[in-house]
Amino acid sequence: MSTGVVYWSDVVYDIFGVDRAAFTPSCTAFLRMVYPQDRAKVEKKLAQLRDNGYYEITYRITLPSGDIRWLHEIADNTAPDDPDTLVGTVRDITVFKELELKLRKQTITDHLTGLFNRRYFMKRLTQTFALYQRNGQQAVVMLLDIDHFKAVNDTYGHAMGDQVLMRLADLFKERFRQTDVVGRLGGEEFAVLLVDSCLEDAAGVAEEIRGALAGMEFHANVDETFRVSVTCGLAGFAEDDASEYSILKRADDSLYLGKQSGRNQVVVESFY
Ligand SMILES: Nc1nc2c(ncn2[C@@H]2O[C@H](COP(=O)(O)OP(=O)(O)OP(=O)(O)O)[C@@H](O)[C@H]2O)c(=O)[nH]1
Repeated sequence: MSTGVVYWSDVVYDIFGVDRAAFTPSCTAFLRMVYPQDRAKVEKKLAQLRDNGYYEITYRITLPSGDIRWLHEIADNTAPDDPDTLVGTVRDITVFKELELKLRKQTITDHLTGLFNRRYFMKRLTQTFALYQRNGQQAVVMLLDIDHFKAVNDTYGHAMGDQVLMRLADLFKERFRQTDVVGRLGGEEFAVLLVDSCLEDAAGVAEEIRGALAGMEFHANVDETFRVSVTCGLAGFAEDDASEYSILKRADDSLYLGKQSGRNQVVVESFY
């Protein structure tokens, strides 16, 4: 290690996607290929090596082709007869890592719409409420429920109903921020957690979505079209909320009021 000499086997050149004849391995050249967001983690492990004599790490590299590869590495310099030599093994775990990420995504996703599922939405709501209690960061819960959706299914069929759900989900993906948590709670009911937002702004977004959906035509067949509407209920985090469930309850009360008073509208809790 004190000499800085680095030796790679043929397999490591293959893993890093570089040509043995044109590439000289070194600590600097290696770190340059480490994915920027993982670089600090790798450097920290290398530093720890002085204390531990051993490390194990999973990180990404960027190949010269631009592709990203996941690697698992174990390194050790505890050999009593050669303490100045660091011996490491590197394994390409990209296939396993991609499968793991895919499975993890599936467990939090609603399969029909690609939005988050109820379980994940609730998890994020719980976390966001805990954060609100700690630092007061405001957030708003918006519930959206398609009006008379049963009639859509009954009149045009379940497959057409599914298309309506997917189109509405697309509208959400276009309109909400990356930081908002958009979920399908089940059936024709959706929930959005608007992080770092206020009721007034959230009501504006809900109104835009309501208007956009009301103006949208669905084609049941060549010469038959229909429209659907949505009712929205909103509630903001408040100081006297004992838990996230009381916010959900108030958003649900707003939604219920909207359904009772004609549907196709946005109801904000503080306005009634
Ligand atoms: N196409 C489709 N329909 C679904 C799905 N999940 C639930 N539904 C249907 O959604 C409908 C919900 O009906 P209701 O709860 O009576 O509500 P609604 O007809 O929208 O009436 P309001 O909410 O009061 O305006 C039922 O017919 C369910 O079968 C789904 O994944 N796809």
